[in-house]
Amino acid sequence: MDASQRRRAFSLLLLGQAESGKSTLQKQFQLMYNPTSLEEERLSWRSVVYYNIVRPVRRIFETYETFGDIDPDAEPMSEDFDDVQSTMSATDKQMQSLKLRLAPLLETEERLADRIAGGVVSASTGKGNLFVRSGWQARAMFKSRIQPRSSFTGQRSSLENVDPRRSEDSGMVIIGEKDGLLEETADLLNACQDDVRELWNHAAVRRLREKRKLKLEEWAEFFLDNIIRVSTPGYVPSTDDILHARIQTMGVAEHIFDMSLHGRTVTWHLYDVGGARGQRHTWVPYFDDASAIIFMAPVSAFDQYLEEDPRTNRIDDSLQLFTYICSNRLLKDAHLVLFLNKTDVLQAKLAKGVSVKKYITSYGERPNEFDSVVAYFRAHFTQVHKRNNQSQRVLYTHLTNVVDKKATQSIITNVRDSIFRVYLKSAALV
Ligand SMILES: Nc1nc2c(ncn2[C@@H]2O[C@H](COP(=O)(O)OP(=O)(O)OP(=O)(O)O)[C@@H](O)[C@H]2O)c(=O)[nH]1
Ligand SMILES: [Mg+2]
Repeated sequence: MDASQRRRAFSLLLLGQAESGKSTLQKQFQLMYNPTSLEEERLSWRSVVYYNIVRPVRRIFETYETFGDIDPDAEPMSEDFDDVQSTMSATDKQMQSLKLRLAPLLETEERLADRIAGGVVSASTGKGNLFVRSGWQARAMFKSRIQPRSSFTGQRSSLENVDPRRSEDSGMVIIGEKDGLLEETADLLNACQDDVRELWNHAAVRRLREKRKLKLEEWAEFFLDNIIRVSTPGYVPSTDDILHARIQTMGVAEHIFDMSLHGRTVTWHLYDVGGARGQRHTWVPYFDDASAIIFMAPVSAFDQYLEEDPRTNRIDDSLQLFTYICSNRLLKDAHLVLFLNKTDVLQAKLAKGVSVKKYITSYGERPNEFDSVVAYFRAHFTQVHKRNNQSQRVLYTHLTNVVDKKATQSIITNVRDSIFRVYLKSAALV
């Protein structure tokens, strides 16, 4: 599609920092408005799920190697430093043995990363996040037998500017034959699922998590908690697994959906952008034509810092980014929706006793409870909007958990209706 065509279409931008939930929300749109395309991709998500397990397993070992067992009652080490074995505690030995047993699984990490990202792996990130462009699903599948897609998913990478109907990557699906790497990983996972479980449930690892020396992301916890199901032979990712699977978006991915309402069909172009700081320059060319924006701010992130700048608190970054979006003149006429996302993760953190005040000192003596915390963050975002609202536009705010299918689909319907109410009046949509 050229620029003039894009101008006539309805375009929705999903904006927000990295890990805020944009691609997950895009999957929810896909589930609602183009479920066939998600079905076609289902198997390819196995590689991401496996990567989302192998990588955190490595992180657990790395964290243990840095901090050791933080049990205050841990047995003292021997004074005999000549004998390495005797300086190790019983827990050290268990961890060493687990690492040995899990070594073949850990060795798949790089190959999985390579498979998913097609060689584009961010070298700068400690967590080893994968950056992927749109169309990775087809690359992630076995290459030998391909047949044309029966339906057009309308997905493309706008950075690469390829026509999706002609793109070798996104225009094909792969059927039949087994994928060597994925089969090997599945076998390894099946063979050592007890070891993964032993590691994940180990008292020393639990202590590292409780003392927050080991902070795993929500998706890592989700897949490690579901290790038995995911390691079962013949495993096919569930929709819930796909919604939890994490890969970082690179550039801008366009998804096209037809939506019908009141007998009218409107084509939506949804743009899912990469949210890391190094990706944000790719957003601007899409501002001009944006009809609506969903800005996603993860309210659970009060105790987290940007991976690309460890001094910046994620809530502060979200507020700065929201200020930039609200005050941007190119976006002044766009319908504005705010998702205060990851409310489920916020609930869980507060239930564990993580203190907001410790990370956001201005929170003061307010109660460390969900309603109060959400109201506080919401007020800050509302204030940013009010201060930067020369065009008197309305801000629609939702509290969301975008991995929750039912709740999110109802919010999407609500957002769609509010957008339609405004935009069906304008001739631009016809
Ligand atoms: N529990 C929970 N997990 C969420 C929620 N929203 C997103 N996630 C998870 O958070 C991770 C990151 O979400 P993404 O959708 O990939 O984030 P993104 O904004 O696209 O990130 P970039 O592509 O890096 O800009 C995924 O594993 C999601 O499953 C939520 O509301 N609750
Ligand atoms: Mg993304």
